[in-house]
Amino acid sequence: MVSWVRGKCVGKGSFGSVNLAFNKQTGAVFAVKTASEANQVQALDNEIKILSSLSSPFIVKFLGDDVSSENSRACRNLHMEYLPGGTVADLASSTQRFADVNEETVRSFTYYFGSAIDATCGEPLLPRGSPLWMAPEVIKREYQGPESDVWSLGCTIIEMVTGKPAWEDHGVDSLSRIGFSNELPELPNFEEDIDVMERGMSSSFENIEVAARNRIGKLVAGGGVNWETKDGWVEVRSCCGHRGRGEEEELGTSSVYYSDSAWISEEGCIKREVCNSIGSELHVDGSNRSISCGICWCGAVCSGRKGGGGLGCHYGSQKVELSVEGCKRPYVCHGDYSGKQGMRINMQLAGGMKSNPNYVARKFHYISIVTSPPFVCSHHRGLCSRPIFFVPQRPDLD
Ligand SMILES: Nc1ncnc2c1ncn2[C@@H]1O[C@H](COP(=O)(O)OP(=O)(O)OP(=O)(O)O)[C@@H](O)[C@H]1O
Repeated sequence: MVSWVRGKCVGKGSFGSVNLAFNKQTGAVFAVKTASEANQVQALDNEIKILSSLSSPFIVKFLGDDVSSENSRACRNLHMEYLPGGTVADLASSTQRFADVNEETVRSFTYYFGSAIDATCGEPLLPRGSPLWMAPEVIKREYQGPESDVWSLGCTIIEMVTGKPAWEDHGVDSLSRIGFSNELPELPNFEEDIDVMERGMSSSFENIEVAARNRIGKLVAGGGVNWETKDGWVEVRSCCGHRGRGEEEELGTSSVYYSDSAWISEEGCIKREVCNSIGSELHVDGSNRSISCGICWCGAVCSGRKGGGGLGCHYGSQKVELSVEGCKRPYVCHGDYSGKQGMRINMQLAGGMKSNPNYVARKFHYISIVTSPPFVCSHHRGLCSRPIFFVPQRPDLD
């Protein structure tokens, strides 16, 4: 039997939680899904049965299962391949709809889902699933067939495009809505997105890179960024201060946030874990056209443009500028999107920065966010009317 150690929790599902795990003999990392309540154990047993019978490059690999005793509880464990890239839902919720999760991305994920569903054909499964993704006939316990999978796939596609589940979770009410009314999930308004794209927004990385390069060139030649407000920009957050980690301080009209893990990797991107930790601190959500977070949005860039030369930004209807001030050469990435809304992100690195941000890891001094019009910040559950600053610290990188 594999001897292993449980690591940090990486997610929770409707039954059980998922942790990182380390094989004590080999040091290999894997994911372990654990359940301890009786009904959850039954569901996990079923998942173990199904997963162990499948072999497909499109389905997470089954590595084994066992029972452990933890804190005087018996835990049922499913060992599986660890997938560090996050879920599609993470991708969708950390990006502007139809910008990073664009049609091409949606299409390719849909292809993978289809291939995965294909691999599960053969043995008829008991009617089951995650409730909000279940087809009406499955909820009514009438029937579960390939058509029901198509419904669930449709819900997943809506979620990919909008970043939100197709149905809001109101417990039993949602189930009766899905199963017993004729209501359909709201379909994303693709026309509007296409319209926005046609008005000068391009989702191609090439265009973004060219725009960013031009912008940087201008800034270098021009000796700095002009952050003075123009064109109806509204500064919703400003000011700065210092405090302990994880604390929030009200400084007059300002909020200051601290975190210990925001830093630029060698690739010039902000790492995904960082995005997550920061994302929980500041989750900016501009009336559904949002950028998840001043930093979080870079996570998507990382995954799309690994090593792609810096802090790219490509957000659909948002104008995004990212500037590193207080360094010899301010680094600005301009998303080149001029939609209805605008956003400006101003990042300052402590202690300056080399001209090429790609090879040096530095801590951020602060990040301020300026938008036009102001966007909604779910951290405060309301419109951001006050300035926000991050002061992420990572002393070991200094
Ligand atoms: N193999 C894995 N590698 C990395 N993270 C994982 C892995 N499996 C699950 N996770 C993380 O754990 C979360 C919970 O996974 P889990 O399979 O328990 O539930 P789910 O499929 O997301 O939801 P539900 O149980 O409602 O169907 C996922 O959303 C994901 O973030």
